[in-house]
Order: sequence, then structure tokens, then C-alpha cells
Amino acid sequence: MKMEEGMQLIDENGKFNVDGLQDFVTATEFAQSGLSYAIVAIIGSQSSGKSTLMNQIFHTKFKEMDAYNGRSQTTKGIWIAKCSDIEPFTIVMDFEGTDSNQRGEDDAAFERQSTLFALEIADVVLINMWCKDIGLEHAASRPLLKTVFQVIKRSSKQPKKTLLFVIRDHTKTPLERLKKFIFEDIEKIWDAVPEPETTTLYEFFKVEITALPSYEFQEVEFKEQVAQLRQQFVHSSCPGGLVGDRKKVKSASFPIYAEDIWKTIKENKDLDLPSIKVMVATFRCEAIAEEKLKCFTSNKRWLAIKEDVQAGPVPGFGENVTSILEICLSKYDIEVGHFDQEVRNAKRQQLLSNMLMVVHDAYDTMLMHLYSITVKSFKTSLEQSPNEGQEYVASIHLCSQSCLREFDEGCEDAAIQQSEWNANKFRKRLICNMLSEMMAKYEKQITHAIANTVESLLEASERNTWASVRDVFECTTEKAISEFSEAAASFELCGSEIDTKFQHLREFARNLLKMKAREEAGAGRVLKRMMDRSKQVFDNYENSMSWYKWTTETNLDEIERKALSKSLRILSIMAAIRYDEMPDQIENVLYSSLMDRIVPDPSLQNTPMEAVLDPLALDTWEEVSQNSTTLLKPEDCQLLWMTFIEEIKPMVTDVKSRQDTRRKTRSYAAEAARAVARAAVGAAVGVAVGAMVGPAVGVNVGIAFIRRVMRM
Ligand SMILES: Nc1nc2c(ncn2[C@@H]2O[C@H](COP(=O)(O)OP(=O)(O)OP(=O)(O)O)[C@@H](O)[C@H]2O)c(=O)[nH]1
Repeated sequence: MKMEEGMQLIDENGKFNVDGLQDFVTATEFAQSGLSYAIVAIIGSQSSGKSTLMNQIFHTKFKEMDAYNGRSQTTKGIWIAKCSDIEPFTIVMDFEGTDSNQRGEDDAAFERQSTLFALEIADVVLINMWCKDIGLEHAASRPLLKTVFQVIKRSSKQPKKTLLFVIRDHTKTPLERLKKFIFEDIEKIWDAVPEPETTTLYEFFKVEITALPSYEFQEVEFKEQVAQLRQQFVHSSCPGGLVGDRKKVKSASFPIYAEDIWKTIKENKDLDLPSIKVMVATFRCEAIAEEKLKCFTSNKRWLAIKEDVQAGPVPGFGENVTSILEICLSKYDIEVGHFDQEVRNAKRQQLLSNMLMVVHDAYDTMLMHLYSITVKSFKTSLEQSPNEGQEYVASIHLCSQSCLREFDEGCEDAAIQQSEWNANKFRKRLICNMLSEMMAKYEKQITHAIANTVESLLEASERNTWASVRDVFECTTEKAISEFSEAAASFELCGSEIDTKFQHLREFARNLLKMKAREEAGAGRVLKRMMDRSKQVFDNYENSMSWYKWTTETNLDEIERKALSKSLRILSIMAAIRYDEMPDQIENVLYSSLMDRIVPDPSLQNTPMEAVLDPLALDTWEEVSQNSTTLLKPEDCQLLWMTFIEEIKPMVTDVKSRQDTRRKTRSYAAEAARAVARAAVGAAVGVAVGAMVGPAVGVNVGIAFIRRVMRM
């Protein structure tokens, strides 16, 4: 057996070659070396020149890839060979590439198991990496190290191993800089491994870093440096050599020891670490996705759309953005084609959602434009449509339909295929706005119909005032509601939404009524109305009666009582809003408490005044139903009434004095008439006597007669 060519220790299926190892040990006389031996393993990504390097350093003959046959996997499983010309006895182990494309996803566990095996069994582990990968987040060595560190950190402290980083295809970057970078990087990776945080990387590893020129392009230099590197393996187990602390395993026990470790690693369920393949895929896909995201955000077409949309809607927005996104995604797909499918799908999804996040504002702005344009156009149509009635309803129906259709078409044009976005939020807002515009129109209609009518009804303050107000209120509100409901048909509102709108219109009408009533119930207005009403009563009587009757027969106290009672009704009408037909006692309470105080009712004469006024001392009207709203509290009414009584006094006094004056005038007139009559009789008597006894006697007799009559 040619031991330089090596033998497969563990096959690609994880089967340990017990007999083969035994033969190897026998053939190489390994068992005789006791504790004086070194085991060197190499790990790293596939086709990174691992076998080539090992062969060059240790003069082994591991199979190398034929460069002319493309980059396919050469080493499968784990191989060992003896380095024949180095002291101490050195066993070299070549490992299958860690991020191999050939290995199926289910076999990913093999990668981490073999890596663990390398760390467990070898004294020196070479970590082979391309120089160009240094500093790259997704470089294969990073996830590999992460896995290694996770396992190491978890395990109990072992004799120190040497990690020898071999940088391949070293270019002009000074090695010192690369070393600094690698040290910082691996420390960072070490620190990022969660548990336990107290240990340092260097408690577990001695870290060495070396760099080699390209074997392919600088073969001579490569070989020179490899020769130097080889020197480090000569007497590597001596103090200070590459082999660190030695595990006290005698070479004779090596076959059992190795088999045992592999068995333990294979059976150990606790080593459930993510596969290196997955980790490599994660890092690489992430980096590619990041790069594609950058490409997207700096894409000229996208930047132009983003800018244009600020000013107004961009025609073909959706189609254009969709195509830019698609291009970025397909580029990503091409570049990640050979990575773990699950990972690349997940990262694709992430890339897409990142790109969509960038697009989202512009999409929203686009919809906002469509929304504003539609709102404006609906408003204009509303202003131009007839004011009310069926014509208005029909025209609103038509224009709301066409506005919504236009908006929907715009949204379809803006839709981005890769997203699940829709315009629902804006459509809802649009409908809400259109409905509000319509509502405003109906509110105006209600205001117009209710305000003036209610004002004049309250102004008149007749016994049936509130019934008439209710009629106007109901009629106006119901008409508006029914028209609104027809006009809103194109919005396909659900039952509860329609009810809310109806409720709103009712509330609006009710509040309007309340506001109007409050205006009319202002103390000044009520007082004036009461005064006018009283004056009207007095005037009516005065104007409608004959002068004689007014002067002689009219009982002004009665008329005064009538005037007061009519004014008191105004007070009672204005005391509360009667939204419903519930009867109340306000008028009675006011009547008995206020009227009878001014013109005392005989039945109440012995009742103390406080008792009579008692109901007005309350803060609310006890009998007023809950639906009603107090406009004037009992105490307000009382105060108003007192003021009214004071204010009306001059009017009553005036009327009374007018009646007196007229009475007096009337008695003087009667007296004068009587005197004239008497004079006429005296003259007649004088004429008669004069005729009989002479004129002189006649005149004297006539005068004497008049004087006597006048004295009578
Ligand atoms: N650029 C470059 N190529 C190299 C270098 N060393 C080896 N190669 C080439 O890389 C290819 C792979 O070499 P191998 O030694 O088989 O690589 P490997 O890592 O053992 O491959 P697997 O065992 O399949 O993972 C071969 O074509 C080598 O000629 C190097 O230093 N630089």
C-alpha cells in the first residue's frame, strides 16, 4: 500500500473505515511512534486547493482536481496519508470541501461532523481560504469558523490546538494588514458566539496566519513559500512547535480513539448546529441581496419615477416599478443559483421586502395623488349638480360611479406585481370623503330648512309651537335621509355604515334645532317677546272696543292678567326643548308660582309665599322628560318673570292712566252739554216771558232761570 496516496478514513456517507485504518497503521508502523507524532488536517471550501497544498507541503499524493475538467468535487469524505519525510511521524488529513455544491442538503450534517472531527483529532488545523474572501461577510471561512467556535466554546477545555490560516492567492496587500484584519475578524466571530462569554479565543487556540502566492500563476514563488511552511512541520511536536499541547493518546490506540471520536460525534444529538452549507449560503445570499438592493436604490429609472411622483401621478407607475424590481430579482436569482435553495428563497424574500420598503413611500404618494384628484373632481361635479331633489340624487349617483371607476383604474395602473399592496386604505378614505361632501350638502339643506322656520315658530310662541317644530324637524330630516340613501347607493355601504350616516344627519338636525332654540331662549329675546305680547294684548283690547266701553266698562286688571298669562306662556314654551310629545308641567308650575303671585288666587291667600315659589327653587324641571333639554331653568324663569313684571309696570300704569284721563274727559263733556241744554231752556223761557210782558222782563226772567238751573 502506498501510504502517500492515502486511504479513505471516512467515506462520504459517514462510514468509518475500521479495517482500512488498521491496515494503514500497520503498513506505516504508526503504532511504533508512541506519543511522538503529529496530526495535521486541512479544512476549507471546495476546490480551494486544499489537496494541492497538502501534497506540496507533505509530499503526499491526495487526488487533486484536474483544472481542465471544471470545478467539481474531488475529495469525498475524509482521507489520511502519511508524510514520509518529516519528523515526527506526521499524519495528514484531507477533508471534503465544506460548502460543496455536490452534497445534498440532507447531508449537510456531514460537514459539521467532519469539521468537528478535524478539530478533535488533529493537532494542527489548516484553514484554507482565498485571499479575495478576506473581509467579505459571506466568505466561506466565516461561517466555518462560527461553527468551529460554537462547538469549541461549548466543549470543556481541551489541550490547545493550532489554527493555521493559510491565505491563498495572496496579492499585494501586506501580510501584516491581512493578519490584523483576520485577528480582529476571528475575535469578533468568537465574541459573537453567545455562550459562555468569559472565555477567550486564545484559551483554546494558538492562531497562526500565513499567506501563499497563487500556485497557478506564481508556481515558483508558491513552491518556495510552501517549502518554508513545510519547515514549520519539522519537529512540530517540540516545545514551541506548531503542535501545541499533546493529548496523551498513544499511536497504537489511535485507530480506536479515532473511531470512538467519530462515533461520538455522529451520535451526539447536541451538536445540532446549522450546516456550514446553510451558513455559507446565508452569508453569500445576504451579500448578493444587499448588493442588488443597492443596485435598485441607485437605478436611474427608479430614481426618475421616484422624483416624478412627487410632482404628480406617473403614468405606468406600477408597470415600470414592477419591471425594475423584476430585473433586480432575476439578477439575484442568477447569482445565487447554486446556493442552498431554502436560504436563497428566504433571502430573495428579504431582498424583495427591502426593495418594496424603498418603493412604499412612492406608491403611497402615487395613490395619494389619485385620491386627491378624485376628491377634487367629485367636489366639482357636486357643485355643478342641481341643488336638491331627484335630479340631484341621480346626478350624484352617476358622478360618484364614474369617479370611483377612474380611481380604481388609476390604482390598477399603479399596482406593483411583486407586492400584495392594494388601494383599499385610500379607497375607503376616498369614499369617506365623498360621503362627507354629500353629507355637507345635505347638512346645508337641513340648515336652510330648519333654521328659519324654527326661528319664526319660536318667535310666534303659540300653544302648538313645539308640535310644529317637531313636524318641520321630522319632515326635513327624513327627506334628507331618504335622498342621501339613494344618492349613496353607488358606494355599496353596509347596513351599519348607512345607519351611522343617517344617525349623523339626525344628530346634526337635532343639534341645529338645539342651537337655534338656545339662541331664541336668550333672556333678552324672551323678555322682549313677553313685553311685545303684553302690549299686543292691551292694544288689541284698546283698539277693538268702543271708546265708551273701554272707558267705562273695561276691567283693566282682567286685561292685565290676560296679558301676563299670554307672556307667561312664552316663558313656558321657551323653558325647554320638546323633542317628543311627552307632556310636561312647566306651564302649570309657572302659572301657579308666578301668575298667582302677581294676581293672588284667593285659594292660595293663606299659603306662605315660599311654598308657592318652591318648584322654581329647583335646578331642573322635574317633569321634563329626559329627551328634552332645558333652555331656561326654573330659577331663570323666575328671574325673568320678576324683570318682566318690573318692566311692564310703566305700560300698565300708562294704560290705566289713559283710561282715567278718558273717564275724566268724558264727565267734563257731559257737564258742558248739560249747561248748554240749560242755557237753551232759559233762553226759551226768557223769549216766552218777553213775548208776554215785554222783552226787558223776558231777558231778566230768562237769565234768572238759567242761573237757577245752573245752580241745580
Ligand atoms: N488559483 C489557484 N488555484 C489553485 C491553487 N492551488 C490549487 N489550485 C487549483 O484549484 C483546483 C482545485 O484544487 P484541489 O487541490 O483539488 O482543491 P481541493 O480544495 O482539494 O478540492 P476538493 O477536495 O474537491 O474540495 C485545481 O485545479 C488546482 O490546480 C492556488 O494556489 N491558486
